[in-house]
Amino acid sequence: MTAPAYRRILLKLSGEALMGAGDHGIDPEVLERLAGDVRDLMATGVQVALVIGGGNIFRGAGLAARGMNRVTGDQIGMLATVMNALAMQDTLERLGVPTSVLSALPIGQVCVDYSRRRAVQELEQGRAVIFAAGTGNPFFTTDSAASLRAIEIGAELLIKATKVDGVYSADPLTDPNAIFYPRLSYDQALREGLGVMDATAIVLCRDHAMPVRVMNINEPDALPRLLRGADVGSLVVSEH
Ligand SMILES: Nc1ncnc2c1ncn2[C@@H]1O[C@H](COP(=O)(O)OP(=O)(O)O)[C@@H](O)[C@H]1O
Ligand SMILES: O=c1ccn([C@@H]2O[C@H](COP(=O)(O)OP(=O)(O)O)[C@@H](O)[C@H]2O)c(=O)[nH]1
Repeated sequence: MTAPAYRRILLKLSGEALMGAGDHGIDPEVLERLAGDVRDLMATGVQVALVIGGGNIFRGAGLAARGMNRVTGDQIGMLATVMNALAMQDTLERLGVPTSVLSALPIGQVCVDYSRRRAVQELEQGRAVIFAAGTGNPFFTTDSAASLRAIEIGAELLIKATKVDGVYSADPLTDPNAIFYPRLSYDQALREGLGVMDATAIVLCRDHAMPVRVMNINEPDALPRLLRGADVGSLVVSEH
């Protein structure tokens, strides 16, 4: 087996990645496939931390648009990410992968409170670590949480696994003329207002030189190929 190209990575899964063909919630088959991918990656010796979104259940901005106080909406959104994290933990553990959920919001009877020290210890002990409840603050996203945690734990790469093949000149789901960018700089993403990741998340990665790979979670074998060093999806770095 080829040695993995990375020692420690952070994989960000959007909540919608868990929905499968449905329009909300969690598809257990999809969860099992994703958990199987994580197990296979870990078997190659890579330490895997995960951030899972909550958009398959609740988004604060969507609730606020219908009249709810935004902070309350975001708290509901953060709790949705805890639900997804618990579902992933359960699935990983059924596949034999010991997993810890570390939450930015203290919910001690459900999961462990987040600390960087604890996260790094768990990863070094061979556990998968899932960061739940985003950053713990309203007005942020799980993309920002993924950037923040990746930097905190010293990950070598942040992988944003989503439903498109990478970064384009415009949203490929709405613009058929969107051009694929195999490689681009953080500043280009910001300058062109590319909506694949929010600006806060991109700025954090830029300021701490955290490389970001954007890839399609539904492309078979993409994750293992990427971890073996293949050029999968788009790479966002300082210079391109
Ligand atoms: N320039 C772009 N390149 C790639 N994807 C883009 C771009 N602009 C917007 N997107 C959208 O961003 C989404 C990725 O973000 P993600 O967090 O997974 O989804 P969401 O924000 O809907 O939860 C893609 O599914 C795509 O539709
Ligand atoms: O640090 C954070 C992360 C998330 N959220 C809330 O949790 C929801 C779900 O997260 P996100 O939309 O990032 O999930 P994804 O799009 O990845 O499924 C967001 O809409 C926010 O309401 C938040 O308030 N602070």
